[in-house]
Amino acid sequence: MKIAVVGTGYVGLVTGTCFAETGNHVTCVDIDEKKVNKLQQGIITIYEPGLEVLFERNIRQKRLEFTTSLKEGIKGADVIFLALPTPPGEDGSADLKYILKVADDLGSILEQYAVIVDKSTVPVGTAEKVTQAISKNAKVEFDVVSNPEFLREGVAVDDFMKPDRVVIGTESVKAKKIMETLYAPLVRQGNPVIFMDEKSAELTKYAANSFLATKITFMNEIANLCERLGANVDMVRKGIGTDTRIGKRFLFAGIGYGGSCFPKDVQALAKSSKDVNYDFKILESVMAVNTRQKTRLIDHLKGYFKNELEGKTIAMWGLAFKPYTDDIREAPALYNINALLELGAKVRVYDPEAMENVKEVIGDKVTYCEDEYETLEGTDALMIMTEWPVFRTPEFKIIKEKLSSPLILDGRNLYEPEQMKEEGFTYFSIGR
Ligand SMILES: NC(=O)c1ccc[n+]([C@@H]2O[C@H](COP(=O)([O-])OP(=O)(O)OC[C@H]3O[C@@H](n4cnc5c(N)ncnc54)[C@H](O)[C@@H]3O)[C@@H](O)[C@H]2O)c1
Ligand SMILES: O=c1ccn([C@@H]2O[C@H](COP(=O)(O)OP(=O)(O)O[C@H]3O[C@H](CO)[C@@H](O)[C@H](O)[C@H]3O)[C@@H](O)[C@H]2O)c(=O)[nH]1
Repeated sequence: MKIAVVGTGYVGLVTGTCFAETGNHVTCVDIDEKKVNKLQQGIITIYEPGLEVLFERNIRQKRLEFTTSLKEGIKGADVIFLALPTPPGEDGSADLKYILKVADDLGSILEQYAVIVDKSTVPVGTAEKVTQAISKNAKVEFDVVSNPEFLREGVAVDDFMKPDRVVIGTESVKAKKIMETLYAPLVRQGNPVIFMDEKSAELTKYAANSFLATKITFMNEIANLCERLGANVDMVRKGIGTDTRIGKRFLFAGIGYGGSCFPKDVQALAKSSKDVNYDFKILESVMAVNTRQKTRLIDHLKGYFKNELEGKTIAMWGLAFKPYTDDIREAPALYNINALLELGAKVRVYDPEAMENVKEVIGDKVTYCEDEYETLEGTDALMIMTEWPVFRTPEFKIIKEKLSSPLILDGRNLYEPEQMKEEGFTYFSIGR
């Protein structure tokens, strides 16, 4: 099949590369010339484990191409994916300007029937809006399908190639057949494709993300309660996670959820609810709790230093919103850096993949270090923000030698409190 993917970011590049891997001819389109230039030279633009090998193979085998021209990119395409940004607008709703702009443009350049697929996370009713925008100038038939993406960064290739499920919203028999054929190589591995109407598909994506964000937030509340009651959230997690109705995953307490999806999608669903006069109370609480949770460790830090953080230097391990990605969108680390700088502290940071992205956002406000141990030079405390495996079994002796006070604040519960006590640290984690 011939496929076009419009928007070549995290989702677009993974979608394009994976569909090339299953034998399709894919052209990825992006307006970012620098990005497209790099991709055309075979330089991958995101860090995503396992993607590069597929990316290189499919370019070599001429199934994967890149262009800045929408017209050229969609020429002859059977399916056109829209993997464009849907960032929060000022009122929290998903901003559809990128999607609707491309939809407008598509109308006048479509030369043959194509299935236009909303891959982006978009509010209920968007398929209808996209259809209207294309219809204004379209001279050929087309169908608009909602096919939300559920991949997680860091394991995106696996999630894409072996999805728990594929959700496709369409009432067109023709589009359904084409989508079935396209996803067949993934379905053959035993994964269900669930067909439904467009609106239900659009809402499914927001429901999934909001439910998972709620699950994490619930555990963060339990963790906060554990601290007050003297219980251990790790034990509570094991105790409830073994109930198959609850499930073991997404029960890890920490410093709040971040990333490019949960924060914006919970906010957007809350806004959609308001728009139809529905007061979605849980979502409002989830957002409030998560905001508080992100900087919870700062309270312990302030307590330890009796509110005197002016002139203190803090080492920070991890910047990405989660391990195995260089993505720092809504990363709790950034909120903690800002809080520390506001309190007059200095910050020395290390992350295996995300430092370049942080430099672009906050420049030289913090000191960037070569590795985790270099961050500790001349510091008063260590804060852990991301659970990169490299931070899991460090040389505690070195940490203790380098810190002026043996203080570790662990936002990801990497170490055992008992062991930390034996090693002579004052150790704050979440819910233990
Ligand atoms: N990142 C994820 O893990 C993930 C997972 C599932 C769903 N989503 C959803 O997928 C959508 C895309 O997310 P992302 O993380 O890939 O975004 P991204 O910002 O990484 O990529 C979007 C790309 O679109 C390009 N673009 C903008 N306007 C364009 C235009 N007119 N023509 C061509 N290209 C254009 C940008 O230059 C950028 O490269 C969002 O709706 C997001 O919520 C993201
Ligand atoms: O038990 C857990 C699990 C996750 N998190 C945090 O939750 C956030 C999101 O993590 P994760 O879901 O793994 O990453 P994303 O790549 O943001 O993926 C989510 O958002 C994507 C974009 O919509 C969806 O496609 C995915 O299905 C959905 O999991 C991160 O800050 C994690 O640290 C926790 O605090 N505790």
